[in-house]
Amino acid sequence: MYLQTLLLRRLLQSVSPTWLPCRWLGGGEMSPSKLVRHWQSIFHDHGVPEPQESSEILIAHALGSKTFPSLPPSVAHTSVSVAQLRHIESMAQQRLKRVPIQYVIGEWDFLDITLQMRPPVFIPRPETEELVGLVLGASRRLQCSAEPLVLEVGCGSGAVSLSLLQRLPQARITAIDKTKAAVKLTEDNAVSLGLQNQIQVLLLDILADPPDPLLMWGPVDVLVSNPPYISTSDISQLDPEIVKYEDHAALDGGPDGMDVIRGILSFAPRLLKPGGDIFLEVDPSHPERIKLWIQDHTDTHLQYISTVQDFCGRSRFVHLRRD
Ligand SMILES: C[S@@+](CC[C@H](N)C(=O)[O-])C[C@H]1O[C@@H](n2cnc3c(N)ncnc32)[C@H](O)[C@@H]1O
Repeated sequence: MYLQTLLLRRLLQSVSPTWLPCRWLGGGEMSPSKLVRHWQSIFHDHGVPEPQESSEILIAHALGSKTFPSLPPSVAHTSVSVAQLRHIESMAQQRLKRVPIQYVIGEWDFLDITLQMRPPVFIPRPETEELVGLVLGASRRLQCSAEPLVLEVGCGSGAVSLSLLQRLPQARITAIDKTKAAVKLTEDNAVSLGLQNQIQVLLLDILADPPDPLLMWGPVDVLVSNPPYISTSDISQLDPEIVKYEDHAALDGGPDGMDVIRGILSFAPRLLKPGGDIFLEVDPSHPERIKLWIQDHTDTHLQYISTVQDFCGRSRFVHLRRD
């Protein structure tokens, strides 16, 4: 027994003795709920945001569940093994360095799909789930076409395109991104979800590359995008999780946040069928700017249909239509 305790102590010390629960170092038992409290308190003391949520998610993940309340009673009331404890310790160390929880556990749910997450590809945000709902509810073209074609500009992990495909099995989507990491992650997520035959993912910079590959399947019924829309001067004020670990190319929309939006609007008439819809997620200051841009560019034949609020009441989504 003495030797076992000594070996266990050595094993744990090789991980990082500072953070480990004292009772474990003495060979005592550690239940999942005690571990949650242990890491919650360390996260709290080190200024990690939402310490309880972080602690619960890490521990649930290490024990094979998505959430702490959904742990089966047989797991919730059993002591954590040494291997599990080491896994939790190593994930918690990353969280203490402010690595986003989604990168730490390597996956995240978006609507009803689970996506692999890999840094530095953008982590999908809850408001983007509303963008998907808007596209599904407001696009006449999606509702009426037998085989609708969709283009997503800036697919990141594939959250928008893949959740649309889940609900629209008859649709085909071209998803583009300017970073290789995003293109690869969207492809991997499409395969994991069995949706790879309905999507083509292209490495393409909408501001720099010729758009011809986007027309391989012909003009599209719907163009959707939540492009980078934060103004360059605001980037440094974002949380450390975002600034240190997420790709700035996914966030930085230039001096007024509109660089990629203007690029999309300029190309849209060539890419859309007549009557085709554009749905954008934008900064609340952008809807008025987009209205002005359209007034100044009548040759684009774009109509401003509506501004839609997000769940916080901010003007977050813009619906446009090509004449
Ligand atoms: C805010 S993220 C959205 C990602 C994904 N749609 C989501 O909701 O999780 C914006 C994405 O646009 C891509 N992007 C930025 N500039 C681009 C450009 N000029 N052409 C194509 N993609 C671009 C970024 O690499 C990033 O993946």
